[in-house]
Order: sequence, then structure tokens, then C-alpha cells
Amino acid sequence: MAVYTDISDEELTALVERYDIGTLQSAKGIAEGVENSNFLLHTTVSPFILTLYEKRTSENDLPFFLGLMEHLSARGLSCPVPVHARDGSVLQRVAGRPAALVTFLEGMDVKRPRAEHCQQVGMALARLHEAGADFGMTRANALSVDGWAPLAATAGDRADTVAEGLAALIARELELLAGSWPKDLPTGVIHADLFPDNVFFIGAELSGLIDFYFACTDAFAYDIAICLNAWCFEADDSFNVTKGRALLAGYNKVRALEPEEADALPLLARGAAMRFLLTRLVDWLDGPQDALVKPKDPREYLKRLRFHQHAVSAADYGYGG
Ligand SMILES: Nc1ncnc2c1ncn2[C@@H]1O[C@H](COP(=O)(O)OP(=O)(O)O)[C@@H](O)[C@H]1O
Ligand SMILES: N[C@@H](CCOP(=O)(O)O)C(=O)O
Repeated sequence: MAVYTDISDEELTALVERYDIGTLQSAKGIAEGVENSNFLLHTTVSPFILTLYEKRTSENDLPFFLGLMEHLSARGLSCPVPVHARDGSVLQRVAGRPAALVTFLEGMDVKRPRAEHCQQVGMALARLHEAGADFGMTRANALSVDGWAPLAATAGDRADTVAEGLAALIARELELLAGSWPKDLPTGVIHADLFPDNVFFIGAELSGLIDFYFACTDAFAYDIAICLNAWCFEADDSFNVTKGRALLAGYNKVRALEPEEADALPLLARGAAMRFLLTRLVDWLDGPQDALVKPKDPREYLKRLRFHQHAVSAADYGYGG
């Protein structure tokens, strides 16, 4: 589930009245998602998504996320657009939480991505990077290399209850990553969580991207590395190089990778695996005990990390082949 906060009918009606979007016909909590509470609203005009931002999404970051969606959409990227209330505002307060209403994006996520999906994701990611070039705001990536040690410290030796020797492996890995993390790669706005559940397709065509709540300013190639992790591994934990090749070729078709970005891919993919291993590990150990929120398995990312530890060049991900 992802409905942490309930809203009364009166509050919902009052909210909709702040907008010029017709009258409320129905409202229903959305089961998918883990971070925030989402509701599907139908008004006499169209469907909308109402998001109530929960604890992990900082209120200070909301102008960046909402402004970014508006900016990307204006540049032709298909993504939800925040709806302005009659008074011009996009940020509201509902049931005591910061909230925003965004447009509904048609489509569905794919449960078993194929190479053609990966190619389209690569293209969409590159379009996002290009469309974000003239966005006026920046947001540091709190979940980049400097943010990993505190997560590892939170897990501490308890990591070994998840996998034998995990605490020591994380310590070694963090030392290596901190000492060699690239600092001079081309940077800009990145999505930072472009997993299959955040990409919608209608039939075989990509229809849009959602969930910009980890977006930040960081290396473009790191975003590619996140996608290689999220899209190109099989259920048996093997890397599917055909999918990697498709994703990278799709990206390269829209925005050509610089040679130093391609060279950095194995290290960036290793760091990206570490980022998701750590956030999942902390959620696994300390996340809400609500049985309706199923924590994601950190061990998946341990296996991915092991693949990246043995990768020597971008060719291992299908680049240039
Ligand atoms: N703009 C949108 N259009 C259509 N569906 C959406 C939209 N935003 C969110 N959803 C639905 O809500 C679910 C959770 O949204 P998401 O932003 O991924 O939540 P969380 O950040 O809490 O994980 C998505 O899987 C999707 O089903
Ligand atoms: N993609 C992350 C978890 C974040 O979930 P989302 O529903 O906000 O995309 C992971 O897989 O660990």
C-alpha cells in the first residue's frame, strides 16, 4: 500500500474547490508505491493524482520536484504536471501534510521489461537530461557517495543478519567508492529512481515517466548506471547484455555519451548498486512494520553489486557492441 494518511470526504471536497477542475466524483487510495500517500481523484473534468508527502520527502525539496515536472513537461517530456489552484499555488496542505495535485498519466508499468522497453527507457532518460538543461534550480543528491556511510552506520553489524559478511563487504566497498568516485563528469538534472515501476507504456510505446521525488543534480552517467541496475538484470540475477546494449544505444541516440562517461560506467553502476542495497537494507531493518508495505529485498542489489565488481569496461554492459 501507499496510503499512510487518510483524508475525510469534507477535506477532499474542499481541496477540489480550490481548483478549476470541476467537481469531485470519486477518490480512491492507490496501493502501489512506498514513499508517499497517493490518491486517484476523478472530477467531472478528468482524473488527477493527489499526493500527500510523507516524512521522507522533505517539504523544502517540493518546489524543486514540482517545478521540475512543470519544466520538463513544458520541454515536451511526458510526465505528470502539477495543477495550479485558482490562487496560482501548487503546494497545498491536506490532512496536516504538504500535498499537490498532478495530472494523471495514462499507461502501465511493465512487469517483465524486454530489450525494446530498455531502448525506449534509454531514449527517455537522455531526453530528460536534455530537457532539464535549462532548469533554474539545483538539488544536491543526498543519496550519493557522501550519503552512503551514514546509511551503512545505521545498519551497522545488523547487516550480517541479512547476508553473511555483509557489514564487512559494505565497509570495504564504501572505502573503494569514496576513493575513486568520479567528480568531473557532465552533470545536470537526473531522475535518480527510474525503475520499471516509474515508467509507463501504452502497448509497446513508452507513454511517460513518473515519481520525480528523488530527482537531483548529479552526473548524467550515474542516472544511466541506475537504469542499468534497475532494467537489465534477470530474475536469476544475471546481467542481460542485450538489454544493456539496447538501453545504452537508446540513450546514445539522443545524447551521445562522452568517452569519460562510458569509462566510468562500471564504477558508477557499482555505486548505484550500493545506493539501493543500502536504502533497502535500512528499510529492511528499520522500516515500518506495517505488513501492507512490503520492504524490497536488499540481497537483489548485493548480487548486482557482485556483477559490477567484476566488470572492467562499458563493453561489459553492451556499450559499443
Ligand atoms: N501522475 C500519475 N498518473 C498515473 N498514475 C500515477 C501518477 N502518479 C502516481 N501514480 C500511481 O501511483 C503509484 C505510486 O506512485 P509513486 O510516485 O511511484 O509513489 P511513491 O513515490 O510513493 O513510490 C504509481 O505506481 C502509479 O500507479
Ligand atoms: N526504487 C527503489 C525504491 C523506491 O520506490 P518507488 O516506489 O519510490 O519507486 C528500490 O527499488 O529500492
